[in-house]
Amino acid sequence: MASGRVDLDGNPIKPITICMIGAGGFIGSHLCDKLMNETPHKVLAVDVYNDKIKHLLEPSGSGELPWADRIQFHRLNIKNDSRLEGLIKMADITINLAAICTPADYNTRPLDTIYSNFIDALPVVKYCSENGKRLIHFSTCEVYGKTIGCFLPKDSPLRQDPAYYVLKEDASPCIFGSIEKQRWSYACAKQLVERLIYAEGAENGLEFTIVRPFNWIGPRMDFIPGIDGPSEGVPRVLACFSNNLLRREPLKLVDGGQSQRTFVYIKDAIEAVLLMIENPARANSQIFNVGNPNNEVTVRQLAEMMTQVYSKVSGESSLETPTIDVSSKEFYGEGYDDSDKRIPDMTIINRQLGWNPKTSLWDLLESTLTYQHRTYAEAIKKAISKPVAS
Ligand SMILES: NC(=O)c1ccc[n+]([C@@H]2O[C@H](COP(=O)([O-])OP(=O)(O)OC[C@H]3O[C@@H](n4cnc5c(N)ncnc54)[C@H](O)[C@@H]3O)[C@@H](O)[C@H]2O)c1
Ligand SMILES: O=c1ccn([C@@H]2O[C@H](COP(=O)(O)OP(=O)(O)O[C@H]3OC[C@@H](O)[C@H](O)[C@H]3O)[C@@H](O)[C@H]2O)c(=O)[nH]1
Repeated sequence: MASGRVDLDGNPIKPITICMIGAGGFIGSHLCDKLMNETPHKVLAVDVYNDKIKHLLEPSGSGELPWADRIQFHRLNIKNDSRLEGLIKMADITINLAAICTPADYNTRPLDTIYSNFIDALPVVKYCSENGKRLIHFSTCEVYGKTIGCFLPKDSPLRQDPAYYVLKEDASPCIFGSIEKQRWSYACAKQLVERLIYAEGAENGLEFTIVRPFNWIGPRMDFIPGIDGPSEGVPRVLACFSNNLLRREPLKLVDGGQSQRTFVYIKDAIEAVLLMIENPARANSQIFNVGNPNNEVTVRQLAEMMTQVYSKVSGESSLETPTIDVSSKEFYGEGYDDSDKRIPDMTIINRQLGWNPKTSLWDLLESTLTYQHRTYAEAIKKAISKPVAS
């Protein structure tokens, strides 16, 4: 397994210790799986929750898990815990995933969003810089905001020109809406942390990599309202649509579902992160788009495809009216705005790490919805059949 592993330049990979902040979330749980199953590295897993990595921490039967001495869970809130610096010092590299990152929060809890994505990231950057530790920081594709193309007249032929919509790390501008469009509180906070990290690199020699995920999706993403999350909660689109399908409700298309996204399978994306961890000379001082430009759909097309795939994996027929339109104000409240289109340019990650995504949208939805059905269908049936308390 671990022995004989080499990096992209043919050098042997030495086992390292990773301080992973936000390890209990969607991306963190898949990264922990990969590191435990396929590498010799140690993980100091930091989070306030650990439900999504329980299978790595506690054996389900008798006997020890094979990686028991390579993963430790530290339940702490990085907002206010003095143990953080010690953990960063103990590790060779820190990966920061912690964030509020669900759009329903950006306009309704803008202060929490800004504090989580900007203020809470500051000590992590500072401790890495002061202690000479490498940092992989998770930013977002939302730092690009809207495309230049969306400001062109609707019938302009330039809208078809990739120069007006493909998002490039070292060339595209960051275009956000006005301040009262509080949707952009998240993107703006993330952008400022990127600038801070970049400046720490330039002025103080911080070794950093910034990751801009483009809609990574797969099992364990967010929560299903009323089952493993609050009934009134609004998760990201994969979980919203999964919840609708599981409950046999129409999928809600915000403002007609015209926005476009590219979706990448979490397992493909995690391979890119592992390449960054194990190839510091190629990944340091880089900002990487990580997405799948071949998997572009409108949200409406995503809804249609998920409906078809869910019918196949569950054996249930689709509803006669599978989708309904809803205004963004009704769905998200005042201050919502949207990214129109998100196609990542892949030149830099290709050149530095030789990484390419592999999984088609259909295939990734098939494995993800199989998981959603297996994990939640029974619990939803029970919840629906329970009489509502008066
Ligand atoms: N999933 C995507 O497609 C995507 C896209 C763009 C950016 N990102 C970024 O990637 C990172 C991880 O995203 P995710 O999808 O895994 O989200 P997630 O919400 O599943 O995971 C974030 C984790 O951080 C933890 N956390 C938050 N605040 C904390 C605190 N103060 N102290 C300790 N732990 C804390 C949460 O408990 C959670 O487990 C985030 O920074 C997000 O902005 C993700
Ligand atoms: O039920 C729903 C949920 C969402 N949507 C729409 O689906 C699209 C995608 O919504 P998501 O909830 O996945 O979130 P977005 O892609 O807008 O943002 C995400 O992008 C990258 C990360 O930084 C974050 O994880 C998040 O901000 C949006 O246009 C949204 O309006 C629906 O039409 N119906």
